[in-house]
Amino acid sequence: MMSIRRAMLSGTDEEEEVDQEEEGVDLFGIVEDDDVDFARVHTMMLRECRRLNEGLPIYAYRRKILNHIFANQVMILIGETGSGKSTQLVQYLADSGLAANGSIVCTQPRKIAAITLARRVDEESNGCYAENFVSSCSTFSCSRGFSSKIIFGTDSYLLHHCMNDTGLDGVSYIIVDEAHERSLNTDLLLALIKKKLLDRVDLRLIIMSATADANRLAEYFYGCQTFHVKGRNFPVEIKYIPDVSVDASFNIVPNSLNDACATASYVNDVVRVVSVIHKNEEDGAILAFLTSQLEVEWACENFSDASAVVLPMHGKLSHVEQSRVFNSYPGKRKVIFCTNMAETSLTIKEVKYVVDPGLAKESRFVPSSGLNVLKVNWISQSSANQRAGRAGRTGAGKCYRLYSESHFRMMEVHQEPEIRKVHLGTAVLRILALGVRDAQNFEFVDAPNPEAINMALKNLEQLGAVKCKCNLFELTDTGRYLVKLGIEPRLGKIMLDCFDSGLRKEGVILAAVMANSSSIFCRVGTNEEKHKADLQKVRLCHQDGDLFTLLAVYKKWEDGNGNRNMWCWQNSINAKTMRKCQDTISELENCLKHELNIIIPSYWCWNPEVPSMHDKLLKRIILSSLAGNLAMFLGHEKFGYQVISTDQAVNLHPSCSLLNYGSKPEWVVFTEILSIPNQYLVCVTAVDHDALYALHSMSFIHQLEKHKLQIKVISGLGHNLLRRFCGKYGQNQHRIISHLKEECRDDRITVEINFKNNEVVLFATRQDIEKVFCIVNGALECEAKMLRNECLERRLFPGRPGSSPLALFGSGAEIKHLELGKRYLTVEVLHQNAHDINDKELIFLVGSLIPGVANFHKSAGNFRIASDETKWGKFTFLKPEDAEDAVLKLNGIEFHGSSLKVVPVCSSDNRGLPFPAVRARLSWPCNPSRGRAFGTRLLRLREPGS
Ligand SMILES: Nc1ncnc2c1ncn2[C@@H]1O[C@H](COP(=O)(O)OP(=O)(O)OP(=O)(O)O)[C@@H](O)[C@H]1O
Repeated sequence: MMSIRRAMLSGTDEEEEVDQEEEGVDLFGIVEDDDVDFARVHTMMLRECRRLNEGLPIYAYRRKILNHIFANQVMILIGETGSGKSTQLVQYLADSGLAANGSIVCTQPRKIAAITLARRVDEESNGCYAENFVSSCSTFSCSRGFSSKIIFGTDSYLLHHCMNDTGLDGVSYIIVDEAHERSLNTDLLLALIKKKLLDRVDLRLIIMSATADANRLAEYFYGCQTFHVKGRNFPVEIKYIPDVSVDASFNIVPNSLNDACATASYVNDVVRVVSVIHKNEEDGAILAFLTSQLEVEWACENFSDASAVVLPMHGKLSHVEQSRVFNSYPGKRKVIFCTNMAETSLTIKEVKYVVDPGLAKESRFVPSSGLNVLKVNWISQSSANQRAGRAGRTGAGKCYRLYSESHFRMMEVHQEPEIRKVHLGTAVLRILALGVRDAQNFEFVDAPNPEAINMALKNLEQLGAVKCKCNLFELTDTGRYLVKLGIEPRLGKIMLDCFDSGLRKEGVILAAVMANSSSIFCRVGTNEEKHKADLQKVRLCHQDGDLFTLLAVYKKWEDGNGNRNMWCWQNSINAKTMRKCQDTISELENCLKHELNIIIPSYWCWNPEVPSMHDKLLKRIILSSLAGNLAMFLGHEKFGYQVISTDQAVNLHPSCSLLNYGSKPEWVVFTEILSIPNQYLVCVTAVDHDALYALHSMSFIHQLEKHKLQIKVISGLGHNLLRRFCGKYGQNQHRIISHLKEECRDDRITVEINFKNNEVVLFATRQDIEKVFCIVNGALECEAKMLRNECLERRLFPGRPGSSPLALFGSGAEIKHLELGKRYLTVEVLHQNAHDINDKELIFLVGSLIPGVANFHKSAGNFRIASDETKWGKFTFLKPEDAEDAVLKLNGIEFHGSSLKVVPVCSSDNRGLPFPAVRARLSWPCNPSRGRAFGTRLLRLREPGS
């Protein structure tokens, strides 16, 4: 038997290494007196030959790795992408017999990776092990034991298992792969295993990655050793193209895509680069990274070439659809547009070219707001290297980075742990379920912000999932159910509440559409196509908001007896997302059946077409699940809604169903705040008042309503008065608004002028509205008075100044004063800071000293002409005596730090009257005993004397 082992070892790179010192662990745990299965030994030898041929870098380190893990409980294994960590190590452990007493569980961040790795290992070791030796497990099936020797599962799978079987019975090796992603599940798992290692000295942990922060992890595991596997199989050439649009080699593709995808130019750039690679580079598949499902679908639709097969790859596809990227398409180049779900673990055989725009969309929890915000962000160097690592797995490859090398160097080295980015509700629930009552002090690899943990606990308390006793938290029954469901607490709570109200089917569907809400409606393509999609959506919108709309859409899709895809196409609905919802629903149904013994019926209770008490019930349920995301309409479109938890004012997203009904419910709940970069409430549902009162006390609601803006309308105002109130370019209006804001210390106060309805609309809180009304009304009355008194000074005939009488016309062209002499009616006011002084104060000053002000006119101010700098403007008076008085009284008066200068102005206006004829009444003194004589004549205005 030893000879077989020697034969298998001979010819490997390790031949020389088989010395006394190194030998340690047996590479092949074949016991000499076993009944030897020679067929199996033969396949093992063949596999060994293949290993030798392939020469994966990890092969040369096999014995050292095994010896190391035999002697140490924890090991960190860092090796280049494609060096063989995921596929080989499990086999080495199984071959050596080190894991004889239990299973080897290798966790992956995603299901597709777990499934493909299990398949690959099964293929490689075909015939070497017993049947069912290698398997993969998915996320939701958590209560089964470990029936295979090598198990690939998601980290969430193992976490669920840990919760049911805290002793991790039946497991002897745990490999946490792709640890650089530092997903929440990975971190929780690591924390849990760390505790387990103390109780189970036989348990071994290997943490693997190509790009993880090994120091951080080593520090967490009591300074454990890091093992480096050097070298890679095939080189990957990195090309930096910081500006695709100016790079000559990429300008050969017409930039016709720009209009269609104006919002995200990088999508356009990625498609262009893919086109150029396809045209110029030799055979090999192309893997191009984008940030969302919609972008991937847009790219797939916009890249067309008969010699290529274009495939999408994103998390919303079913497993079968995702698997298409692994198929071969002879004679055609495979072009895959993917999200960052294809960034790690995957080996897609033919991929030779990778296109990386350096961006990824991520949901980030903002502790100050308590909300998750979706944003496109720069990736880390670690992610960029993982992306590059998808090329060069079965041959040399190239990675096109659509950013500069210096930019790459400026990127964060490692990914930020998910625990620092997302809402912690799920994490906290899981920690509590693990029996840790003091969640704030849980030993995370990177402890999250304590404020965020408190926020999560508060949220869970609001959902009724946890209760606090002496500062320690524990799960309620709802909480325990939520843990079993393993989905976001809010979604789980919606389901549970729906079940309690007899709306079982509606609950599951609501949770599924809520989880996929962002991509159910398609709104892509040209502006015309987007407009068409908007019109189609109107017919589907429900008056109570987006979640009702989504529920109704799913019902219509499910009811549709004909072609569902055609229905989706006709209604701009994303057929793939609908199928994904269906998958989620069957997964949830499965889980409910196994975990909570709940069977979901096939019939609906709710009908979107027939209003019923179910609408009210659903609204109440949605409110109780999203109670932390409550918002109140502020009373004005401009300010939208006030988010109660943060006080920030945010508008409804333009896609919101409520907008199609022109309704702005006083209270709403939303699922998320989208930041693009303006902030919008997304997936909004109306809230009923009685449901709100059931959740919050009356006094709390009233307190909040004090912040709401009230509306008061001042109507029946003339057009001219409104124009004066508004002022040139709205200057007067702006001035009064800033005055009101200052006076009431509320930045939201506003005043709108509605010329169509002849009204002024005031917006202020209940507390301030009367004050605002008084100030605005006062200003209007002042303007009205000025308007009534307003006079226009004109010469009766065109001609030289002084050669024609000067008339002061009042309203209705009534002549208020006819100046036949040479006296003046207008004065000019000059001041050192003419354009900074308070106009209203000056007008008030002049009005108080000289009663007969007929008009004033503020000069537009031409600051480039020095002489204009001091000119404030002109005042015209009803009588020449008043004008003279103004010169006498105002000249030299101290005003705003400088003295006023007032000079008479002889009207030089030579334009004459703005109308062609005037009716004049002439009266003159006659014989006193015979009274007066009157005559009326229509005068045509001509040159004097004519
Ligand atoms: N499905 C597959 N088809 C063909 N070759 C594969 C497949 N899976 C793995 N390989 C080969 O095995 C090599 C090692 O893959 P493995 O996944 O073990 O590497 P890894 O070090 O874990 O990489 P990563 O860090 O990127 O996950 C690949 O480079 C590739 O040559």
